[in-house]
Amino acid sequence: MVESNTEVENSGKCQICDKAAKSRCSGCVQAFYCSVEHQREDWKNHKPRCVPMRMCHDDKIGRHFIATRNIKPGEIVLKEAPLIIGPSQVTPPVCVGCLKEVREKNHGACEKCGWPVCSRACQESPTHANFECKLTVERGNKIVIKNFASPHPSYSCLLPLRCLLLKENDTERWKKVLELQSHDYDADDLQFKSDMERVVEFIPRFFKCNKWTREEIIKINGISRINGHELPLTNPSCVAIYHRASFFEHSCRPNLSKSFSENNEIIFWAPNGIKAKEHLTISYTDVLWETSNRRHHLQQTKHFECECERCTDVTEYGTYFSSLKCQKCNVGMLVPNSLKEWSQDWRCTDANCNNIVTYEKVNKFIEHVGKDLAAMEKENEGNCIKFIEHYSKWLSPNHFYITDVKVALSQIIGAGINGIQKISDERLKLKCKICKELIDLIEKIVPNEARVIGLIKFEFHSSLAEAGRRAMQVKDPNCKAMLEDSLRYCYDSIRLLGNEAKCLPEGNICRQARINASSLETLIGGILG
Ligand SMILES: C[S@@+](CC[C@H](N)C(=O)[O-])C[C@H]1O[C@@H](n2cnc3c(N)ncnc32)[C@H](O)[C@@H]1O
Repeated sequence: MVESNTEVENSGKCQICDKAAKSRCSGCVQAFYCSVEHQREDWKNHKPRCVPMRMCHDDKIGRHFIATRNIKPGEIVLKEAPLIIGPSQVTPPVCVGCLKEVREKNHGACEKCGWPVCSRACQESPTHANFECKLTVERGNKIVIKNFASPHPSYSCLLPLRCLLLKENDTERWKKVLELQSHDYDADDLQFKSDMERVVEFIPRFFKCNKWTREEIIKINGISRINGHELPLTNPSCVAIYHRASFFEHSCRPNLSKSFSENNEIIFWAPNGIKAKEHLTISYTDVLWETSNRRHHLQQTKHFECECERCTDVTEYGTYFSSLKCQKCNVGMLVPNSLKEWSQDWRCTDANCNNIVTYEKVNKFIEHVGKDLAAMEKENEGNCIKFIEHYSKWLSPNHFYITDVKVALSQIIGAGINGIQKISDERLKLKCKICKELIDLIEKIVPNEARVIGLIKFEFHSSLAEAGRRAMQVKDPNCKAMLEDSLRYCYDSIRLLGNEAKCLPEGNICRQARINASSLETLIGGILG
């Protein structure tokens, strides 16, 4: 249902008997009932649809969700199974059953159609057997895939093809796919040319069929590009399309966090709670990229110009995440006048400095740093420290390249089994300092980026715990406070990573955090005793 106003109505029709009703479900505030009995009677039917949000429409962003009531911190707003799942458009060959990597040496091919599979169960999995397998058999020749080392062009068509095949396989799901937004192609666009060749022209030619019109294939290809979510549960990652999850709008400072369950469900939840009537937002891009990178990525992949609150604040909440230091006064930061003037001259923020630098110069420097970083081995602690020391002369202290390297450092200092116990006091202090700075910064820019904040809080907790243990050994009276601090960060990382699938590194860290929390509780209890 699409509605054009954002106000919650005061009355409606009872879900059971259609009579005028004023009471409604307190969860979603959308389903009306004339009596408690009718609400009880409807609960089984209503439960899967009950969400604390309603869909609204806006000329600029299209359909989007608004909170119908206050959402509590940690509350799950939506958990949904995919409509369809398939390989990424650019991927080396993967098993078409489980979508996991296959290697040249150990791969098998489906006996019926030739697509790579890793087991009989995968060959018989319904998402393969009822989809591309059937169509390849109808074509009359098996597919032959020999190159397993690099992206394979035939895979580009699989996700749109699986969507198209829903038309005959599952009309309910097909209708839901058709409700999703596609996009208009620009004929000069490189993406358009590649999609034409690899999907729109490839499907009827390769499968020797005319089940779908050209417009239909273009539309479905657009739908899979605009609405596909990268699923990190396989290596390489695959893509899933969901129904209701497709209507969340984007913000570079979203109020929802995204997680995935083991069985590919998408979970949107509110780490910090949300007030009634607020727009519910997610991020379609990497929120730890700088403004021009994020906006370019959104333009290229989702075809819109982001003008969210974060993009319009050129200081990014006073963090200067995309800024350079002014080399003239060494006090202020260089920023553009406004988002609209991003590609014009950048000025110093210090009122006493009149320094102006052309965007061309700014951009050239940023590109140079980016190339340097891309060529650097980020797993090497020394390299990271040298990078920060060197580029801190020009980049703002919170610049996203500095932040990127600090995130790497927060993970590598003291990594490995018992690694944290072997590092010097000095390196332990450095790890604590980096973690604390990162937490403060990321919570300011993207307070709902639960995955990254949760991982850094885990690292901080383990450093504080080690510092506490060292303090205990020398009978430092501060040791208890350090361990209690560590436990608080440990609880926080459990809260932030608690929705992550157990098979993901984040899920594993959450499991470890639970074990650590229990050991810390015992240790602190021992000190108290
Ligand atoms: C996954 S869809 C979201 C649902 C879509 N609004 C609809 O009506 O189906 C993504 C598309 O929504 C629009 N959109 C989402 N967030 C936006 C934003 N912050 N600003 C402008 N357009 C946005 C863009 O057209 C984008 O390509």
